[in-house]
Amino acid sequence: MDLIDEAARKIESMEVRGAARIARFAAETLREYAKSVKTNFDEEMRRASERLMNTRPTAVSLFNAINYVMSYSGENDEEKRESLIRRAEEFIEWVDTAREKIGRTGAKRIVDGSTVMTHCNSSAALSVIKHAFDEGKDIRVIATESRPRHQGYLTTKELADYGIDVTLIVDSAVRYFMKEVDVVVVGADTITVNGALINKIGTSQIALAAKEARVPFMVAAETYKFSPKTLLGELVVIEERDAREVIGGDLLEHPNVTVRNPAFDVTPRDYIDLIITEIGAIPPEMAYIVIRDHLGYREFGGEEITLSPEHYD
Ligand SMILES: O=P(O)(O)OC[C@H]1O[C@H](OP(=O)(O)O)[C@H](O)[C@@H]1O
Repeated sequence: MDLIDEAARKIESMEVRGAARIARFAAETLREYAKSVKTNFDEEMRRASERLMNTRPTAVSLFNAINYVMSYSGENDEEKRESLIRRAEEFIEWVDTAREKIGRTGAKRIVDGSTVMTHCNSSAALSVIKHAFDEGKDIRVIATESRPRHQGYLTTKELADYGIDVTLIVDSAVRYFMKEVDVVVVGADTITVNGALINKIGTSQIALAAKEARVPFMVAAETYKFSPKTLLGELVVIEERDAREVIGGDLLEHPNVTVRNPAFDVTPRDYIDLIITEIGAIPPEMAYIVIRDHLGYREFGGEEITLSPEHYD
């Protein structure tokens, strides 16, 4: 289990982060682990997948990735191993091709001369922005810092290195700058059955400011970011991380001070104009259809949810 423990640690510490990257990494890790399992394949893989599943609770991409890979079949351990490896590779391809399609579709919504605001560091949202730039559009990006982990610095560097003009702002300056913004594009950790978005803390404030200023708010999200469990009525768990990510020193020790560090927040669907997925640009109201028809859950056997391979293309 060393490989699994090491991978789990990387996800927990956010050395590997971003909903898509986490999902892809989990699929890769399970594939590599499967190659090394000698006996008790089912039991070993089940323990490995549980360890990975418990690393970050909010991003459903991790859950969907693990479920997809673990829906292997076969008569004996060798067949099961082959099936699991095949499914892991299918999932990885899903991740890579979806981002590309999202970029192409989303770019159409960014007109020449636009200022685009983004938050945190989303590979799907950046795919949209980069595609618009590649099409020759003259665009400028306003990127938030995204405290406390400052993923906005990654965004700023990535886009600036790509040749795009980026302005970095503190999170609390979002409303101040909103009047300069033509469109907001963010990623997603999870989309619920009622079309709500769960994304990096601060996203809902940006959506609020965008609505007030009548600036379109777009979400770039692969279909594996939609949550089948919410169809069963389950609520999404919001990960609360260590307070030391926010602040160090005396304040943390003070008996009358509590420091809270939720990593995500919820943006209701009314604030979202469009969700750009690999199957098209859809209104948030269509989340139920995506979960039902495109994640293609089979039977819910108790708590078990299985993504069906026949819906993968
Ligand atoms: O999958 P992609 O689009 O790359 O990222 C989606 C989201 O994942 C990230 O979470 P974290 O930084 O891992 O907590 C951010 O919230 C980002 O918007």
